[in-house]
Amino acid sequence: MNILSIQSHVVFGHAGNSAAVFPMQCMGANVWPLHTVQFSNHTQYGHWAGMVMPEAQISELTAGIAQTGQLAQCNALLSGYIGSAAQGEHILAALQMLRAANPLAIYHCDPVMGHPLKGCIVAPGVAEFLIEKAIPEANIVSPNQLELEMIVGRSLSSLSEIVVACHEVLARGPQTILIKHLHYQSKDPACFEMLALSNDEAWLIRRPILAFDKEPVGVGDMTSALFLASLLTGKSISAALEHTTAAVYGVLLETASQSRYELAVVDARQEYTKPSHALQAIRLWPE
Ligand SMILES: Nc1ncnc2c1ncn2[C@@H]1O[C@H](COP(=O)(O)OP(=O)(O)O)[C@@H](O)[C@H]1O
Ligand SMILES: Cc1ncc(COP(=O)(O)O)c(C=O)c1O
Ligand SMILES: [Mg+2]
Repeated sequence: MNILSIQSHVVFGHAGNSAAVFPMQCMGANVWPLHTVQFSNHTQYGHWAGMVMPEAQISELTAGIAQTGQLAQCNALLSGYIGSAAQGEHILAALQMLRAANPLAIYHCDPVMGHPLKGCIVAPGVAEFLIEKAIPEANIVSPNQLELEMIVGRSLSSLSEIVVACHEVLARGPQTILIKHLHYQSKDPACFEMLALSNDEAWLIRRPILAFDKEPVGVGDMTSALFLASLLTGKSISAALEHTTAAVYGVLLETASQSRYELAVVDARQEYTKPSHALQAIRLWPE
């Protein structure tokens, strides 16, 4: 299993590739990390040092791998936090090279968008790029509910409205969608919920909400990474959802027990292969 992972890198702490690479490696994936930005720390500290990588690096480095003849071995491209809209075009160029080398390779797009409610800061134009260009090319997409609302252009207040919106996204091209964080009106506030759908099935899963002084960042990046690695190892959508939820919950429990703000990515390493809690997905459809 080889995964080209195009996301942010933070030197200190965990977000983007710094939250995604190690968990995927623990699940047995050879990860090829390609960094869109190199920042001192994630943007929710409000200040950071570092730079957005020159956009052409993305296609140049991918072309370099193609020249070695190894790109054909790559099973998937995972994209996450993008540093500039211009980088988007180079991610699509990298995807074209990958699909030319391996027509079976899949593209998992985690459409990381900035949002005032989340405090995550993303460059202008990135959301438009993701909605108009990246999502139609993707096989798997993993927005949170806010991002789903930005994709379909309206707010969503019930689970049934969210399911309808997910099917609209599937109609644009992707075969699988994971909603990494739900916050519709009638949701049980004691539970964190996620939803996974294809055209044939829909699954909901819950984990208990943990108390944090400040919500850890990078949870979504780790979630997308584990979901992709689970699917690539042959798990069904429901089994991938269950494994991902249990593993991330284990990491969050460890993080909470240490009263840390940054995810306990390394200390909780056993969770990626043998999660300490078993969580079961609920089948929504077919009933
Ligand atoms: N079990 C949990 N208890 C408390 N907070 C959680 C739990 N699971 C996830 N979170 C928090 O929920 C948020 C993840 O949702 P969100 O930020 O909307 O998605 P994403 O990380 O994909 O952008 C993170 O801030 C994370 O710390
Ligand atoms: C550099 C960087 N990468 C990725 C993310 C995405 O993190 P999350 O998984 O919480 O959406 C953030 C959020 O602030 C970030 O600052
Ligand atoms: Mg996110």
